[in-house]
Amino acid sequence: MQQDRYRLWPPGPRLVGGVLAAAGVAGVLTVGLAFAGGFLSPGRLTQARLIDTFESLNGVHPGFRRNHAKGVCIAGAFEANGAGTRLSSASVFRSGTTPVTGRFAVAVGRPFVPDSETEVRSLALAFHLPGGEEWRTGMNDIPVFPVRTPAGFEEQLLASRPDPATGKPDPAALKAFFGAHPEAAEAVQRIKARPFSDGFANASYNSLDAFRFVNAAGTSTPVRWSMVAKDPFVPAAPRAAPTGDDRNYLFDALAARIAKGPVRWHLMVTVGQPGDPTGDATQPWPDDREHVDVGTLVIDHIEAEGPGNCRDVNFDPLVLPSGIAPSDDPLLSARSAAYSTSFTRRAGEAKTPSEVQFPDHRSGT
Ligand code: HEM
Repeated sequence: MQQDRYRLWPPGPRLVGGVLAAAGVAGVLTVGLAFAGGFLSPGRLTQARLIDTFESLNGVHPGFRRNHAKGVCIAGAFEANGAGTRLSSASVFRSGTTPVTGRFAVAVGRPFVPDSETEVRSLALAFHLPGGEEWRTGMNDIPVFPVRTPAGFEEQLLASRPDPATGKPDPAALKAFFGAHPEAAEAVQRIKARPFSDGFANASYNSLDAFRFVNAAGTSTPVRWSMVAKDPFVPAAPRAAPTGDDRNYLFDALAARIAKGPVRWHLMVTVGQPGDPTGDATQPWPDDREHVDVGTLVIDHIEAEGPGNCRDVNFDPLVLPSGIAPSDDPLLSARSAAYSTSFTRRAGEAKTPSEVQFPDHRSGT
């Protein structure tokens, strides 16, 4: 029974081919959407320019993602309880189990960064639905995104660039950025105030972008979703500079946790009401919105990035199954386009092993 759940991991040649093909399809869709959004118009910000900006800030690390560069591959399953079917016709929400592969990462563009220098963690997932459908989602452990638009994101990256003289961002550049983007100043306050857990396993991860769930009757509902940790929250302790052995303490702790037994998250869907912003990821929705627990994510396998596993997947947020649709959030098409460019560049480059290496950890073995 357990073995069945892992037929997708490690993926065979068919799955790898499928994943690459899907990435290609996503790329084509992405370009269409990007055109529709004006993202590729001459004189405007392009996905290539955004990825160039990441490279100019972090250096080029061949073979690695241009952001969220340090990560590990995971696998497990999603156990749906059926409660999501009233909102979405996607088969993943029908009572039953869907195989899942994914990736935990830190949101930095340098693949050899010590974990102690990172502040945002991410969980990316691909739900492998029957009939070859997939739902890919990338979530961060912050409550809102700091910027509303791709142009704002580029401005934030440039304003946060460390000054070579001080090693810190230029305060004047930051002040100018936040002056021009009061929504970002407010969002950063929310991000800084969030409870910050001591590891990947007891962190909760949020879609931040809004989407639309469409049910069997054709009713479309604005939603956001979160993976809410079942492991008890333990606040992160302040950390000293890494000594060498503990550069990967977050990833090592995750592997040790999974070796002890499966790690679980509740998939909570937040149901938007008319007037809730769907095109602005800097804005939280009111706390009293309905939260529907639609099932449990169970992760019980972890392995280092390598050929054919999550290393070679593009967790494009617009790879969606029937029953889940994009919202009007301008970040979505920009993400899709930028991830495609990052994926295309890294796919064509020689690979260096990830900093994070450990023996195969599968719970119960
Ligand atoms: C315009 C805004 C954004 C840009 C330009 C951007 C850029 C990137 C890039 C270049 C990557 C690496 C992609 C790859 O090579 O596979 C990435 C990864 C990621 N981003 Fe974004 N991002 C944006 C907004 C967001 C938002 C709003 C979220 C919300 C949760 C997010 C979550 C993630 C996650 C979870 C990953 C890691 C996926 C993985 O593990 O493969 N990003 N981002």
